[in-house]
Amino acid sequence: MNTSMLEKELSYLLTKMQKAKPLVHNMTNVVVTNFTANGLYALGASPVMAYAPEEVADMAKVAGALVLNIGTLTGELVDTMVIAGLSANANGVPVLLDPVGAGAIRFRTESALRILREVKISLVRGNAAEIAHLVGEAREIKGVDAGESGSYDNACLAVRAAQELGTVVAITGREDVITDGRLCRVISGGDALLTQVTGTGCLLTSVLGAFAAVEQDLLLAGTAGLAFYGTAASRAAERTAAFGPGSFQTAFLDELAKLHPHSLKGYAAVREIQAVSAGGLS
Ligand SMILES: Nc1ncnc2c1ncn2[C@@H]1O[C@H](COP(=O)(O)OP(=O)(O)OP(=O)(O)O)[C@@H](O)[C@H]1O
Ligand SMILES: Cc1ncsc1CCO
Ligand SMILES: [Mg+2]
Repeated sequence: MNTSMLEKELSYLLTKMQKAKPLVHNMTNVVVTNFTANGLYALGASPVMAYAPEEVADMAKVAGALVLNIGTLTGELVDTMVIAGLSANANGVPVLLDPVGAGAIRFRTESALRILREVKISLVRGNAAEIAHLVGEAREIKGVDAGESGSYDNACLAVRAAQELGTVVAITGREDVITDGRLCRVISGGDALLTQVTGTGCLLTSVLGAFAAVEQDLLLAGTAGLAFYGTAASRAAERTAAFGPGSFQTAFLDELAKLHPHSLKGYAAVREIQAVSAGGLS
């Protein structure tokens, strides 16, 4: 797709999402719960957090998307995520997975892989180390943070992961990549200040959920989410970089709320790469 056509489609999706105000059911971690709810409100979506085994199937059924985030998991919570995921699957609701800390601790890797086995996941979003560990590749990870890696390596890894896991995969970092295993997009924009505020990856997965609620092409929905998220971050950084992460966090929420169809101009660049074979890009 040529760049201006793609930009039009992404802009249209923002409007569609803002009009629909989709309900996003988050089963997320205790660190980022409030930030995630506020970020989704700012974007124009409607957040709900629900965890009780007695209610998750009903909540997932009426949501526009379900987001499973294993940031502060327990064995019982993973059982409940599977209940919610199966209900979403049975009702045509897209399910997104954020495999927080996969690779850092075996229980996290195994829990993420269990969810991927038992629930049909539409999109996985993580940092490079988390995604690498899901496909048995070792990359540096400390707690929930990945080491540095280049976007070419990340694109190859994302394609491999999408093919092996059978889902759209987004890997975030200095540049973000997203692929369905055939077509890969690299999205630049955003700002390193995002790495100094906890939960910017977690909120991003929920933002991708809001776009997935209104667009069945998950590669397109994900591209829109990544491009608009990076744009809001760049604009917030322009105003607050001199002050630091506290001011940036507030400004970032404000910029999410100010997004409009023409915001991408001059802030987000998307390039496309065809994946010719597992791990091979052209
Ligand atoms: N070096 C960087 N420069 C600019 N932006 C970055 C950089 N690293 C990450 N980002 C951006 O930060 C956001 C979060 O991505 P990141 O890869 O840090 O997620 P994460 O590790 O899952 O975060 P968390 O666990 O804190 O939620 C994304 O929008 C991404 O584009
Ligand atoms: C810091 C932290 N620890 C578990 S989840 C989380 C939020 C960012 O992933
Ligand atoms: Mg994360």
